[in-house]
Amino acid sequence: MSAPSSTAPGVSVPTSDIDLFSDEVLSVNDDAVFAQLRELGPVVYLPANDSYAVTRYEEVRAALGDPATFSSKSVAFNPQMNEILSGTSLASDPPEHGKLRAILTDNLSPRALRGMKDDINASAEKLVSEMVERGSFDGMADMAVAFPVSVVLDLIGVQGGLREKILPWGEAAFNLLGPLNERAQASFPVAGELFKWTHEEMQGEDLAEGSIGRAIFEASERGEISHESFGYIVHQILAAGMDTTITTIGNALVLLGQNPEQFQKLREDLSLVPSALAEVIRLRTPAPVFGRRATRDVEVGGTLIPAGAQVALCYGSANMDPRKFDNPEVFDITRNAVDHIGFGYGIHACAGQGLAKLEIHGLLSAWAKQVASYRIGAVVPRLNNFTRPYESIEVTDIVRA
Ligand code: HEM
Repeated sequence: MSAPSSTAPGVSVPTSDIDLFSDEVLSVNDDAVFAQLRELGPVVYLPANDSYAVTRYEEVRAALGDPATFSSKSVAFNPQMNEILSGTSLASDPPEHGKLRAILTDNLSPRALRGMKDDINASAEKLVSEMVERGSFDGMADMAVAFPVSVVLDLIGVQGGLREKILPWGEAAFNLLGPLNERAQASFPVAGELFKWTHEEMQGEDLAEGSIGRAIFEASERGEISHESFGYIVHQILAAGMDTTITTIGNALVLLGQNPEQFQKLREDLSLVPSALAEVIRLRTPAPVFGRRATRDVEVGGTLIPAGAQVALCYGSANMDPRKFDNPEVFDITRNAVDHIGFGYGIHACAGQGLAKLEIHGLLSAWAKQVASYRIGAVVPRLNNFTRPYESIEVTDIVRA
């Protein structure tokens, strides 16, 4: 780690040689890296990423509340991807952002999703009961991936065929939000397939009657939204919604398995399910860093970020900031960390969090009802530029409730 340096007369900014997207950083699913950055200062310059990392809770949240200064046109850490994403709510600023987001939220609102709740809960119960019957399974392939893939395919109304594609597509979409390292370069062709499918190959008429995908297609047929928007919405559900949810389910299984006393608390009081999910997302933030560009010189926590600079908002670090959360490294499902920023905050706060919660609440409830205890064996990380998933999780010794 290097000594503090200076970017503007009289204003010093600490620097660090940490590369947020290196194998070394991505393979440690703990807070050590962010703790170092937080202690250096609320803003740390990272030459390896040519970015100003914002590390502490208050400062990250304040930046998210000021989209005029922190533009999302640089949400990714490479210009090509920012260009590709320019028609999405994720990578746009007001006033375009409001219009693009409204189309999405109409279709992902609690009202729009209400009809899916019973089916999602029934699928969760069924999947959990199959896993209990087996006695051991791979927590990633058999649960964390299998469950959201089937829910999202039903949501969009895709009938058969795509199951194997969805994981690599979602993974590639998140790799490409990072800088153009090898992981991102290798992901271009795979992400291109997803874009081709959503924008050229997917036929609205083929989507199941009554699905949200079909409803969005019909809105495009009536001219309420453009055909291009239809493609983008499905694209965002598949790209933004998969690896994040998959990562979170894996993290929930591991944290509850490694903290049996917390799992017992959950079993005794299922009303803790939402608080348990918030705690999992706080402690193991699934997508810990998002980009922004400073539109003007701005002082953050006493440090100048110059106009035009790439900014790295570290949600994963903010969620572990001891200035905000007492004993942040402790997994406590009763903490009710509703003000974590693992879903972001402000105008870009996750548009799919209603769906994510529906899925994961259903799964955690089913798991806590049907399982008395279980063990976590080997966990193998899967490296992604933007998400922190596992490749596999050994779940063993399941005792039926
Ligand atoms: C546990 C699961 C999830 C997590 C942790 C998560 C996290 C996030 C975060 C942190 C942001 C803010 C990005 C920013 O500040 O630039 C975001 C935005 C977004 N998410 Fe999620 N997400 C999850 C699931 C989903 C799902 C299931 C969907 C879709 C069905 C989805 C769709 C979106 C979209 C469209 C945006 C962009 C919103 C905007 O810019 O207005 N997400 N998500």
